[in-house]
Amino acid sequence: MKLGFIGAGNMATAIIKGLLAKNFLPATDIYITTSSSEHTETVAKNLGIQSAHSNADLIEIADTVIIAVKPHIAPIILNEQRELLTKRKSVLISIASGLTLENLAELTSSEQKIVKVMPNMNVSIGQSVSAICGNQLITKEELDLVAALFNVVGSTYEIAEKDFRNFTALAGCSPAFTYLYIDAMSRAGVKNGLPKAMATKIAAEAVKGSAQMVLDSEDTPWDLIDKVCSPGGTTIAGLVALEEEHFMATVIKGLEATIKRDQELEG
Ligand SMILES: NC(=O)C1=CN([C@@H]2O[C@H](COP(=O)(O)OP(=O)(O)OC[C@H]3O[C@@H](n4cnc5c(N)ncnc54)[C@H](O)[C@@H]3O)[C@@H](O)[C@H]2O)C=CC1
Ligand SMILES: O=C(O)[C@@H]1CCC=N1
Repeated sequence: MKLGFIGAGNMATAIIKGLLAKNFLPATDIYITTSSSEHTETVAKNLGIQSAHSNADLIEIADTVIIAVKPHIAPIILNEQRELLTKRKSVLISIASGLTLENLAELTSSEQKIVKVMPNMNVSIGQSVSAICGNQLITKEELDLVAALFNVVGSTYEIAEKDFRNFTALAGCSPAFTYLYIDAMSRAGVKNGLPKAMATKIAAEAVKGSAQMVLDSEDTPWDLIDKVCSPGGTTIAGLVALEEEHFMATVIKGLEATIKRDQELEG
C-alpha cells in the first residue's frame, strides 16, 4: 500500500506517528501534502516520511488517499481532484466530520471507492477508537485493510453510517471533554493546595484507572459508583453536589451539541 495524506495537521501527523511506531508501513510509502510546499517539506522531514509536490502528484503516487483537511476545505480539494481519483481507482478515506458517503460521492464520482472513518486524537498513542464504514463500491477486503490500518493505532468499530454522528460525539470529540474534566479536577487540587503539574497527573491517572476499571469489570458504571460511595461518606457528598448542578444532563447536553453541529456541517 502506498498511503497519501492530503493534509498533515493534528490528525494526520498523529496517525502517521502511530503507523510508523508500529511499523505498519515503511516511511518510504507514506506521502503528505499540506497547504504549502514549504510546510509540507518541513512536516515530512520532521516525521521522516515523503512529501508530494501537489495534491495531484500525491494521488498519482498513492493507491490509498486519506483526506485529512478541515471539513470546509475537503469539498474544494475533492472537486479539483475528482477526475484523477477516478482515473487512478484510488481508495479514498475521509476522516472529515460532517461529510457523508453521499456528499463524498457527489464531490468525486459515482465510481469512487470511499471509506469514511472517524478516529480520535488518541491515535498518537495507539489508543484511538475509530468508526468505519464504506460505500457500496468498497470490497470486504478493502474495508478490512482500512480497518487494519486504523487497528494499528487503536480499535475499530464497523458501524452504520447513520450512527456516525453519535460516534463522533462519543469518541471523536469526547477526548476534549475528558481533558476539560481532568483540568477541572486538577484545578480543584490546586485550589486546595497541590501544585498544578502534580494535580493534573493525579487526576489523569485516576481517570485512566477508572476507565480501565469500566473496561475490565463485569460491573456497570453505576455499580462501580456504588462501590466507591461509602455510607455517609465523602464520595456521596460530592456526587450529590455534582448532580445538584446537573452533571449528567450537562454531559449529555455537550455531546448532543456536537451531534447538532455535525448535522449543520453536513448542510
Ligand atoms: N482533531 C481531531 O481530534 C479530529 C479531527 N478529525 C477530522 O480530521 C480532519 C483534520 O483535522 P485536524 O488534523 O485537526 O486539522 P488541522 O487544521 O490540524 O490540519 C489540517 C491540515 O490540512 C492542510 N491543508 C489545508 N489546505 C490544504 C490543501 N489545499 N491541500 C492540502 N492540505 C491542506 C493544512 O496545511 C493542515 O496540515 C478534519 O476534517 C476533522 O473533522 C476527525 C477526528 C478527530
Ligand atoms: O472538532 C471537530 O470537528 C473534529 C471532529 C472530531 C474531533 N474533532
